[in-house]
Amino acid sequence: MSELSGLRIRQLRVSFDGFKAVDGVDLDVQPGDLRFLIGPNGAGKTTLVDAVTGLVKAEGSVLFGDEELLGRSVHKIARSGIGRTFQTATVFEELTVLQNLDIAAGAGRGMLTMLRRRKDVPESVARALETVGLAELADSPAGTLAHGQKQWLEIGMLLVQDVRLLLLDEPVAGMSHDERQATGELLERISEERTVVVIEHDMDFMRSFARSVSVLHAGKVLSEGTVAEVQADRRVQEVYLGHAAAGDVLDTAAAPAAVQEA
Ligand SMILES: Nc1ncnc2c1ncn2[C@@H]1O[C@H](COP(=O)(O)OP(=O)(O)OP(=O)(O)O)[C@@H](O)[C@H]1O
Repeated sequence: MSELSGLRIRQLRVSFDGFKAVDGVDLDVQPGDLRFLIGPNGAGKTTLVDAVTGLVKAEGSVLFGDEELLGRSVHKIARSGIGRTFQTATVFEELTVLQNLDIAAGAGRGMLTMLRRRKDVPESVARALETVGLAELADSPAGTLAHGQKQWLEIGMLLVQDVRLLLLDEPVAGMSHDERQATGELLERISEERTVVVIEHDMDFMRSFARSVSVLHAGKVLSEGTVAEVQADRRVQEVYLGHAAAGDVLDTAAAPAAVQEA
């Protein structure tokens, strides 16, 4: 496994026809962190991840380790060890779990090598199957997997590419309680060896698994810290007032304790 790297974002700006979707964001994610990015709809969370992964043009600086990502192509950024998932899993439904992983693992090698290796399961693939808990379903078509399992397969496809920074967009949307729990535990395991950033609206999930949290609002970082710290932050409470998640964020017990600590 390659060494852990962190993310250092400075004065990140993304505009769409003059509208500032990301408006001067500074963000530090420590190596091996499990950082949650929260914020109301339209806060700029997805656009920020789009900027880090090269999908939108941005100004400022995004350092992963000591490599500047801004200005690089999507492919070059992916080759730097950065991978993301989208809200809808993008797996090949007709292919088996194993084939999906093998293709992902082969992204960087020639077709001939892949064909030669087809009989053995590459070690990275075997490890990813175990990590995401799909070893027993290795020969099942991906299309037959449950919703949560497809998300895990997609995460597995990033692991076999030896992604060192995973950016996940609402990984537990639509999952059952048990699937959420399993996903949270998976992210905890993954972040032992990689840096993980999760965009999330599910506040219960965030509270259970975030090691640190950044709250975005109107393209800016509104608040940052532990779960207790951001929950106790009045600006966060104000932003969430009037939103469906207000009751969730304005959580009960943690907030007063965090205020006293602060
Ligand atoms: N391609 C685009 N063209 C124009 N405006 C865009 C584009 N992409 C995003 N926006 C706008 O930028 C703002 C930030 O959007 P973004 O999707 O990053 O928010 P978000 O925090 O991820 O929201 P959500 O939680 O709803 O996914 C929104 O006002 C959105 O309408």
